Amino acid sequence: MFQLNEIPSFSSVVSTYASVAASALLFRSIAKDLLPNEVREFAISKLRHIFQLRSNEITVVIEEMDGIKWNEIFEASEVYLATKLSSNTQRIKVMKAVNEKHVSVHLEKNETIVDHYEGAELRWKYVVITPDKISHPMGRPPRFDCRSFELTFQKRHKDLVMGSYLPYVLRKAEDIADHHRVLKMSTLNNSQPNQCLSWESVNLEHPSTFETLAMDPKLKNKIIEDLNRFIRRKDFYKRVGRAWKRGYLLYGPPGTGKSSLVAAMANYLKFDVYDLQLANVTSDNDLRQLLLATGNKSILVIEDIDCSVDLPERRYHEDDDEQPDEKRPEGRKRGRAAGREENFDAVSRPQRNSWVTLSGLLNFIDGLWSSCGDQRIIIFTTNNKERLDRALLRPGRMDKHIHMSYCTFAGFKILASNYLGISDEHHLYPEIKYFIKRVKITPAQVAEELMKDEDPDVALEGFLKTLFKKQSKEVFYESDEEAEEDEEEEEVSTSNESKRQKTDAVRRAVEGNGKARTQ
Ligand SMILES: Nc1ncnc2c1ncn2[C@@H]1O[C@H](COP(=O)(O)OP(=O)(O)OP(=O)(O)O)[C@@H](O)[C@H]1O
Ligand SMILES: [Mg+2]
Repeated sequence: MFQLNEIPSFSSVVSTYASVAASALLFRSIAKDLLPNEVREFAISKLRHIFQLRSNEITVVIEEMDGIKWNEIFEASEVYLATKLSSNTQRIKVMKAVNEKHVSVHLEKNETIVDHYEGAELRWKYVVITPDKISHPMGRPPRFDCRSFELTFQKRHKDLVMGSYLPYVLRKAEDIADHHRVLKMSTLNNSQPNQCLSWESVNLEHPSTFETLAMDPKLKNKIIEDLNRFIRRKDFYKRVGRAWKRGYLLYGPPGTGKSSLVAAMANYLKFDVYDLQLANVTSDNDLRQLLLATGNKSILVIEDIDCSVDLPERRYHEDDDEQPDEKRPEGRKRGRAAGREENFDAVSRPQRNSWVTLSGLLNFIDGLWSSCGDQRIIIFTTNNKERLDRALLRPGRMDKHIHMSYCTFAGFKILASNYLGISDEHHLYPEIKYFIKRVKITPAQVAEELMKDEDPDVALEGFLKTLFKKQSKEVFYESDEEAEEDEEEEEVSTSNESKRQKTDAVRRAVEGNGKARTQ
């Protein structure tokens, strides 16, 4: 331990520091032409050492590179120090790459920054040595500047700095980088027939966030809380011997926001998204390669899982498995389209050339893959939860099953705020609330209606009419098909007396209801 009397006064620290720097500079300039580089640098380091014996300060040099390896602490320091600029900083550099959204700030050569951490004062200096001033064993200078940070502090803070401050700088830099990170969305590159399958990425610029998502506020908060818990429980996963991954199954009719929820999760966590179209993967081996090529802090999405893998139950149901599409009865098409066209009731089929098995997929996801990385999320989506293999649904497989359903009044209000800027109430809200509870309308359909006019009054009136029509159909028609047929007729003929009578009856009933509610 250091004694108190070993700590010199501020002026002696300054004078020691100044004298080291001055002597080194003086020596450098005098010896520049007299001594070879190696001898000169050796003498300077000795000189420094002699002075530092008298000083109670220590300087840590953080170089940008060690040989051919990049130094992570240097990069982190650069990011961290950009947030510590003060009015004393005289020169800074700014830059923005073409694909970046943010301007990044860097210190200029020889600028210093003073930081404080748990009572310790930390002085940073950015040092750049240009090639002609660097000694090089081959006598040939490197092409780039040699950049480093010098971090100076009192010797008694050495443990604090090495054990706590530098890890803190690393963590902070990671947070800052996450905040500015441009998310990537990777899809399979299979444009060339004989080309190896690989990921191809573009910037993910999906605007969906938890704020814009129309869904039950309680469910939304539960999902956010679940994600937060997952992120902060690194030690927990390690302690209980589980891979740090989480699985979600999103199910519900088309247009209820499953893909929007995936994007909202990615934007919230700042995770990249890998969209795995299983129909394009021809073997479990390819699948393994692709999964191993995914990064940490990522979301792997497999949309329409019921249409993408060869589910055993499906094979059991279908005896025409080997038949090409042309021989199939109408309506029994393969893949995602099949699921859609048959109103997500039909048995959907995998692509003919897809050999990925559900067990191959699940085994790999549960086993090797998830233990190879950190912070992995896997999301399956489906329109037909009831068609999924039990292996996929059994406890422990998908951690959370999230039902995305038709639009509620709370969801509608979020959409009205997003699309029409209505922040609070509107005089048509009571009627809309009445109808929206009674019809099945997806958030996608609501969004479409609200986009029809910029004037909130006009858009909401139009929306109310749509709800009213839907309600009428649901009262008077047994099936959707019957309703659709009638809707087509309605386009060409408005003289159907009995229909008008029915509609009037509904309207009267509704008006009666509205009056009763407003009384
Ligand atoms: N819950 C929602 N909140 C906000 N917007 C939504 C919501 N659901 C749907 N939308 C709107 O509808 C569009 C389509 O929704 P989305 O693709 O997320 O639905 P989906 O459930 O994934 O449908 P599918 O089953 O067809 O894949 C979105 O781009 C968005 O504009
Ligand atoms: Mg979708």
